[in-house]
Amino acid sequence: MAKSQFIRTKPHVNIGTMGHVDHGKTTLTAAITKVLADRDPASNRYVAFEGIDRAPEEAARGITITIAHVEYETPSRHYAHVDMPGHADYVKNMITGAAQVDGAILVVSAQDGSMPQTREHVLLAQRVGVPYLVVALNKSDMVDDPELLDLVELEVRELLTSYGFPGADVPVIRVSALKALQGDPHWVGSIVELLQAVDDYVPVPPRSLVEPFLMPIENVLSISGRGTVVTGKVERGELRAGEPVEVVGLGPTVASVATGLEMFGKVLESAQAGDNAAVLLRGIKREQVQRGQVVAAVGSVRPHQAFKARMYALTKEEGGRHTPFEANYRPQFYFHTTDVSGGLDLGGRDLVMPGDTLDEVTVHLGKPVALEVGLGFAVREGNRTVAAGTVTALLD
Ligand SMILES: Nc1nc2c(ncn2[C@@H]2O[C@H](COP(=O)(O)OP(=O)(O)OP(=O)(O)O)[C@@H](O)[C@H]2O)c(=O)[nH]1
Ligand SMILES: [Mg+2]
Repeated sequence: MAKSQFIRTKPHVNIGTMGHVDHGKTTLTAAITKVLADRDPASNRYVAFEGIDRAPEEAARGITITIAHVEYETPSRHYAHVDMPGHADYVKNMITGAAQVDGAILVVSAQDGSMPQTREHVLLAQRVGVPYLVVALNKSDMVDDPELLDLVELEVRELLTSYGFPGADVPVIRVSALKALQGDPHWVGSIVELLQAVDDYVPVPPRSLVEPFLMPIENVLSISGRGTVVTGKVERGELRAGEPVEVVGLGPTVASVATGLEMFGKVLESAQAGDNAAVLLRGIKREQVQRGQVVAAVGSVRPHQAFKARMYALTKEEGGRHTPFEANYRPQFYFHTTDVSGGLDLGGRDLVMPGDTLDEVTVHLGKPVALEVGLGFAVREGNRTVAAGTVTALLD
């Protein structure tokens, strides 16, 4: 079956839903696709609740792509939307930028108000640099007293302000995802209003198309009869079908050609910064590439094992350690989309407390990784993110 072309008529923006467990993130995601599919069926497809948490294998139809993303279009934009898991496993991808969003919808139940995880997610948004938040005051159908809604709204605005967001200006929209999903016209209108607020409030970020192409690999798929496909979010630059690329990191650099490009199952003429893309690599075997490598413009980035960095140790409240780091610390370093073990030289200090910022540490990695000055990384222990850092100098 011939695949349709992805026509780039509207700016592309990456957003997600975040918020406390059970406040209605997944229901809201489903409701958004439903409302838009009803209004503009030519550009939108309803994704039911059950379809949103689908397994990667199911999502990987054709040379299609990443997990838990849905796409939709408002009159002015094309969105990729991820129902953001709050768990630590996802947080590391946010720190490295591999799962970076341009804005997020913070879902707060009007019934319960802001809860511990609401605070955690706002803090996280601030730490990993989610630049814009819009609040969906969900389950508003369950609250009859308008003064109570005002109170919850005020509380959320204060929370946002306390974490450095412009709490007074952030749009707070009273919605009911469940009622909208059931077709209640008033609440369908609330979703339209929410989407309008996202369109208006979250700007299209500047996308650098002139910088050399770089896409961290999130998934590798083998498509019978076609070859090996890698998927991920394009961090920068632009790649046209037929252009040569290199797969860099974790082993010898592999040269290839990107013979096919897709986004959401549609053929792309070029993959651009911000896209969630699938890249078909010519002459590459499934075993030759892996998650954590990057697909890059030829000669633009090299693997490195030693570097200097600036590092911030997360506090206990931020999910970090309860106790100090000591000299000869050997944690895991999470770059792009994978963990690599390494040694951390604390730069003469023998103790680092949670909450400390270190201007210069030195890291020696067990395996080479595609590194550049300015790259963000997470430091992990077990499955916990305990620090966030930025590469400041390459040493090899
Ligand atoms: N009354 C009412 N119930 C809602 C609304 N939105 C969601 N719910 C219900 O709230 C429950 C939780 O909704 P989910 O969408 O699963 O919440 P979630 O935030 O995705 O939950 P987790 O993924 O477990 O964190 C479900 O029973 C929904 O039907 C709403 O607007 N009004
Ligand atoms: Mg959910």
